[in-house]
Amino acid sequence: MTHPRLTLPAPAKLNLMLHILGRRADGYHELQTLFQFLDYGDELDFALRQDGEIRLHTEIEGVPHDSNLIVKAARKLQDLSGTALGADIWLRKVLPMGGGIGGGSSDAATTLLGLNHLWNTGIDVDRLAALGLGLGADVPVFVRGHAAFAEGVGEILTPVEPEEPWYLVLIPQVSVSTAEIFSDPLLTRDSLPIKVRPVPKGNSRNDCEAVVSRRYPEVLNALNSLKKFTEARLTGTGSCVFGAFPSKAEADKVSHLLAETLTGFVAKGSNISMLHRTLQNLSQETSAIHS
Ligand SMILES: C[C@](O)(CO)[C@H](O)COP(=O)(O)OP(=O)(O)OC[C@H]1O[C@@H](n2ccc(N)nc2=O)[C@H](O)[C@@H]1O
Ligand SMILES: Nc1ncnc2c1ncn2[C@@H]1O[C@H](COP(=O)(O)OP(=O)(O)OP(=O)(O)O)[C@@H](O)[C@H]1O
Repeated sequence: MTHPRLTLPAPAKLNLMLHILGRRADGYHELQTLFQFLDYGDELDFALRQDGEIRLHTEIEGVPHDSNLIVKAARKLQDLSGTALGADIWLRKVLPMGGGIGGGSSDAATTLLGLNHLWNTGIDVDRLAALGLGLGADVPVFVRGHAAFAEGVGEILTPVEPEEPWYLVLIPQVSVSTAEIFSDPLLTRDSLPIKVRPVPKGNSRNDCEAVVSRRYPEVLNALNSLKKFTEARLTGTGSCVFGAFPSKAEADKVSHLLAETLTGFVAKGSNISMLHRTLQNLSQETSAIHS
């Protein structure tokens, strides 16, 4: 018997600001950052397997099957839930890797929520977010699915409601390793803590920008090109940079003007992630069928 596939999005995120407050004994950095989602991302298909196997059918160059965050997330959920079920998984990769827009983390979060639904394990979002943190600092915000001010290493989340503008995201053709940026001796690590409210405006600073711009001239070039039109910021540890616009038309216009030398995409900012909007629709459809 073939099972129906569950198709779910894995949206990108932006860090609208990112301050580094210090370094912990384990080497991880204490941050303050503001996460917002984009209506743009990867897509995953899930189908049940009765034999307990986890099989990802889409290869990502340079990432072995068992190291893929999708496979790791699925196995962690199997262990936690004790289920005997498995899954076939397909990925449509859209998000650039090492782009600072959280592609791998979002794929992992979509896997946790998708398989939790498919396997009917009943594990709550708090436990899924804690499980996700073991896969990466950015996974919990994708599991919770609400724009958030994040503290700690990114896991202490306070939901916030920033404006939802249109963004132009430029993708410099370099992959930035997060670990490499966090280990740079020149990184600013002594920013003073700020209060969650009022929500910091989208155009406040990212403490990684100076180090990333120095190491990657392509990123500096993208920032300078975008700054001719609007405030430009790095997201996460890069490589992507973004600017906010009041309408899609204005973001598209700048995108076209830069298109000869820079690739990118235009997407709406959202405070409820596409993944969570899709899951909400799914549960409404299910309860309509059963009522
Ligand atoms: C910079 C951000 O993108 C902001 O959203 C994230 O904090 C990074 O999250 P991520 O990509 O999920 O990062 P992880 O896979 O957890 O960590 C990669 C590496 O970055 C460094 N790292 C990461 C997060 C953090 N708060 N401090 C760190 O020092 C560590 O060396 C770690 O080994
Ligand atoms: N499903 C996956 N998608 C992308 N990368 C993955 C995946 N699984 C494992 N990886 C590994 O994780 C690394 C980081 O990928 P990712 O796309 O999350 O980077 P990023 O956008 O810089 O993330 P962040 O914003 O969280 O720092 C990749 O270079 C790759 O080696």
